[in-house]
Amino acid sequence: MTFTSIILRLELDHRMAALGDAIDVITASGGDITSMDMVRPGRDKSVCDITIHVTDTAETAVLDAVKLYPGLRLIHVSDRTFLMHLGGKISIQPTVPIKNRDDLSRVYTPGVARICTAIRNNPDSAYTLTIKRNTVAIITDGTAVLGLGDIGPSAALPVMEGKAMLFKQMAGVDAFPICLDTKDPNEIVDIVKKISPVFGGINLEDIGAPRCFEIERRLAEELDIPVLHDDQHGTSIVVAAGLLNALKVVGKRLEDIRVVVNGIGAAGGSICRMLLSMGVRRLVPVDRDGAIVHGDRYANPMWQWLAEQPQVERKSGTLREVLAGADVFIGVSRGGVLHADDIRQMSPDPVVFALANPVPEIEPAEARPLARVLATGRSDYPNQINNALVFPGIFRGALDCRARRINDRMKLAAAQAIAGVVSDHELNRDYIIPGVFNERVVPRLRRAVIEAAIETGEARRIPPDFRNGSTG
Ligand SMILES: NC(=O)C1=CN([C@@H]2O[C@H](COP(=O)(O)OP(=O)(O)OC[C@H]3O[C@@H](n4cnc5c(N)ncnc54)[C@H](O)[C@@H]3O)[C@@H](O)[C@H]2O)C=CC1
Ligand SMILES: CC(=O)C(=O)O
Ligand SMILES: [Mg+2]
Repeated sequence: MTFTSIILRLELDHRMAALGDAIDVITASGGDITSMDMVRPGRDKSVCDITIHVTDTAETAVLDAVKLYPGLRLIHVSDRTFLMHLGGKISIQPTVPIKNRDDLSRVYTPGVARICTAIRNNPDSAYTLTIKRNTVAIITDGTAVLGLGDIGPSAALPVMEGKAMLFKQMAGVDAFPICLDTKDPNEIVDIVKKISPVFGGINLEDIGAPRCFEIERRLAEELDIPVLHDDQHGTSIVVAAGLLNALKVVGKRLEDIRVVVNGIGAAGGSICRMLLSMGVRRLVPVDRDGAIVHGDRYANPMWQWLAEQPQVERKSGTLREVLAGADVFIGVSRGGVLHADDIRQMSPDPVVFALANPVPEIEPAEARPLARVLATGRSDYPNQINNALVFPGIFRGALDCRARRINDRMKLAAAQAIAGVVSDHELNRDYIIPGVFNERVVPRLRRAVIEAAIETGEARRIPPDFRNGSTG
């Protein structure tokens, strides 16, 4: 059951209905009134807005009751979530005002020509003289949007706008959504390369597997700015951070645990890679047709790579079968595929990360009594594992040191930095991962990413707070 907040715009015909009647009808049918505004008072008829808090199940009952009541006319219903998206959620603001002709001749012609010439003579100066230094392109083709699937580029735009807001609010990064009307990997690579002069980094988002692997690999090879597919690496970094802390809660070691990852798409493939690089020795990747088995052959390149890894078990079976005796379940598949009985078969103190959005693999209320540590992608439960914890800070760090790439060391450093935000005395089963608004996350992540970039030779610039041997 989820709550939503809606605004009913009602016309009251005073011959038949007063405001009190509207209030009675709404509350009697399950709506909790949180505010009222008279929009257009009148002698015979009035128009008012009534904001109500209501469960998704009661919403229809409230609307039906209002529609049936004599003297009430429902003009429209606004969902507050929809209202926040009206007109889009971001805009572009100039950094300096143009106050007079003199300013105009500097920001635009003729003065701007000198800046253009300077960049032509020294292409690197684009980093200091244009928006490139601080701007990231958020690229999607709309083929794997949240858990909604292939909903197309226009429908993907609200997610990308939301990411741009988070980039700016959390880390001061200017990010711009670019939703491409093509699914052809060659065309996507080509377009992104052609628009790359404007950007200091490329954040790929919600591009379906397995195409996302090739697109990311080629862009990372062919561009000299960092390219990160967030559903792969943002997710694997935040999952790794959560797992490091969850294992402290249950008192188990990475080398000893048996981990089942369900859903080997963009997120699941990268999580498996990250787990192996961290030292997990027993891994069972599972997709729709059951476990991916060591030694078997697969057309999907990620599955084939996994089947070649010695840590991947030789055991076939359904999710339910392979989950028996596992210490950790990580779901990045789809809602409702995990059941309470499956968790009962896991080892003592099971760790369950049910991360499918918007509906997790199991209802949190059902899993919580059974799992020692439960995490979901949702903000309405403790332990929200969401890649929103990663992308602002990792790009802040990569942009500030002008990293060529975001390599594996930088990713691992990012995971350790996020885990480290939760101190040992704060750590408990309901607090394994810091919240998205925790102000320590972005600075710690930035620092860790820059240090790792410098150590691994990816940094092309030493930020001022790292100069003279200073690490801050
Ligand atoms: N909480 C978070 O931060 C994040 C959550 N996610 C969620 O994870 C899910 C997957 O996302 P992506 O990897 O980007 O999508 P994807 O489409 O690349 O991969 C999904 C994979 O799940 C598999 N799958 C579907 N039904 C399954 C089932 N019943 N059992 C086992 N596997 C099944 C598909 O075959 C596919 O391989 C989505 O629900 C997404 O919202 C993804 C990224 C971040
Ligand atoms: C959070 C995210 O990136 C997803 O669900 O696709
Ligand atoms: Mg995504």
